[in-house]
Amino acid sequence: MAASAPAETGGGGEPRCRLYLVTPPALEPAAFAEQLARALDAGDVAAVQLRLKDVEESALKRAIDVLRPVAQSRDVAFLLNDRADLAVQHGCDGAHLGQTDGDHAKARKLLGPERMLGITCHASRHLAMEAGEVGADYVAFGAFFPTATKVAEHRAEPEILEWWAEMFELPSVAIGGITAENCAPLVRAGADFLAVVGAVWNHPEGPAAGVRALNDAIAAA
Ligand SMILES: Cc1ncc(COP(=O)(O)OP(=O)(O)O)c(N)n1
Ligand SMILES: Cc1nc(C(=O)O)sc1CCOP(=O)(O)O
Ligand SMILES: [Mg+2]
Repeated sequence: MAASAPAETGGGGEPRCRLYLVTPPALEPAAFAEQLARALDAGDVAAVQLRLKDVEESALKRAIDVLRPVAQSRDVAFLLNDRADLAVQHGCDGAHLGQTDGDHAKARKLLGPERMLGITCHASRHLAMEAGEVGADYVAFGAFFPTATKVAEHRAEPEILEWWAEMFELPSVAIGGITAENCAPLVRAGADFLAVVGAVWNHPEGPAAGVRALNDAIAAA
């Protein structure tokens, strides 16, 4: 999902599972830009999603303008949560939309072929197939584990990743409570990306250590 870098491969030449960092729901852009740079410089990251909740649109735009170059200058795709319109207007590489974040077909059209659309599918095969039909660039399943980042009303099992990988080429993203300690079954089940918040931004030794630990766990899975 990187803006231009090729997907890295595992030992067998298969594209391997990669990290997808989602920001904390509240942040101060200038200070967070330093954290983000440290995280991205610590190891392979395919994408960053700016996910701010309960902020004014002006604050969201400022956060995009400060954080987008940090990711894109490193060839890491920068996606915006919830707002396909602002993603287009502010030079993002795509948008991530949930099931209540507006019309997915309209968003697909707005984003055009060059920007990515990711769609939340919870634990539903039906929603994932609908997302594929509407032209999503990835389907996101979750939550796989208990998470402190948000109230997650759906619980997914690794089998849905296995099923998806067997049936479809479209990449899958696993999200929800994922850590270096628990991610191996998701990697082995065929997740193309692991999306994480707490395991990186709340890592006791800092975000760089969080990225390193997750990439080590992916490699060992
Ligand atoms: C990669 C990824 N997967 C799922 C989500 C959740 O999106 P959504 O259901 O719209 O919930 P909010 O993030 O808007 O609270 C996500 N953001 N990213
Ligand atoms: C934003 C989000 N969406 C989820 C879903 O299940 O769709 S779980 C989640 C929170 C992910 O944060 P953490 O890595 O800290 O658990
Ligand atoms: Mg949403």
